[in-house]
Amino acid sequence: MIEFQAVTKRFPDGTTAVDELSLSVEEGTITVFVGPSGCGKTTSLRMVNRMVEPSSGTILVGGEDIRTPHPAVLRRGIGYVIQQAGLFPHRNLLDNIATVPLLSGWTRAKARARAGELLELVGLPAELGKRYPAQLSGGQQQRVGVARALAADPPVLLMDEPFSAVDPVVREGLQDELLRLQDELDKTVVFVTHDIDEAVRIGEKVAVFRTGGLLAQYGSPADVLRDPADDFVANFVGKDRGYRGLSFLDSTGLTLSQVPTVTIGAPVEATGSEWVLALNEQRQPRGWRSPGSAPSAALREGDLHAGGSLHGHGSSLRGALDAALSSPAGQGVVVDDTGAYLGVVSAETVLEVINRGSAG
Ligand SMILES: Nc1ncnc2c1ncn2[C@@H]1O[C@H](COP(=O)(O)OP(=O)(O)OP(=O)(O)O)[C@@H](O)[C@H]1O
Repeated sequence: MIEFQAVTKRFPDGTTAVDELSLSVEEGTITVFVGPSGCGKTTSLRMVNRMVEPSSGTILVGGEDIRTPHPAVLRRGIGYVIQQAGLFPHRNLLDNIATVPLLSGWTRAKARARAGELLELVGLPAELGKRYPAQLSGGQQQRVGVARALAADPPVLLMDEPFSAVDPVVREGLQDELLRLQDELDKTVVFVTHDIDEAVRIGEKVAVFRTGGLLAQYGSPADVLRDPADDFVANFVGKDRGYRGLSFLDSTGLTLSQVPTVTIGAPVEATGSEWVLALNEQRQPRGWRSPGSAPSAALREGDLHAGGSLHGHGSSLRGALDAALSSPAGQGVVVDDTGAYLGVVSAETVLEVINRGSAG
């Protein structure tokens, strides 16, 4: 879908920002360009919509050389999202989102109606449409930035560090939202970040760049974590890459064990030497009773030890290991889609599955 053929960018001051980049971005995937600062990710991205002209080499989008159409026409087929959203401060959100449709000749009414739909698509209430960018949080502005880029329904979306300026929790929410949107929209997305965690979380393919604008490795996140091409990539992905690689192994093969359970609000006896898991009426875990707890006429949440993370059955082994390691009882609690208790796993059980090489 997007093809870089031996693309080089040399700036007039002699800096080689991108050096002979050859790479194919597959249609309908999220491909992440990742690497340390100054390694040419942004320059590579901006060459796709001709905000930067290559010094040599060819870029094809949908099989067509990007030099063929007029740059303005090319850019209408390519949504572009940047850090801090880059919204026009004096236009309300609907008008911000409607910018490209209006340029493409849509009527104002049609463009605004589309803008309203897009606000909802990115998870914002349509009533916000009359607000101005400064009246939104950073995370909300980023969502509007995505809506604006999607307005003319371009097949390609370029995203340059779109979530870097928001705090980690909001950032994770935005990443989830992008994955959800992508499920629905199937765009060809190129996403630039310097954060390897973000790259492996959202990328179906990851291109790791090294200083000097060289491509160090191009593959699936699992490949890059498990089998780094060289020391540079191994260092860049970090020492805990083995642990992070667990994100790509599913846990359906884990054998669950059972622990004694009690229900919040019900009378409970003293606990013996075991940890006892407390559930609510919907059988959702609420915490643990420690060994040697006194009897009570009605178990209250305040009497419990907070639980560790919960592991959704069948999701990644990383989540299973995290649940086990963060549990006060040393047993990770596994839940179904409704959050109801299914069983527990110990860290040893997870490690056995890892040692067998697969969970399947
Ligand atoms: N207009 C320019 N003139 C000269 N050099 C430039 C220009 N734009 C970028 N560069 C240089 O090209 C190299 C690559 O820059 P680029 O912005 O593509 O890197 P990056 O990987 O996106 O980095 P960052 O994550 O810091 O944005 C850097 O050395 C940068 O200083």
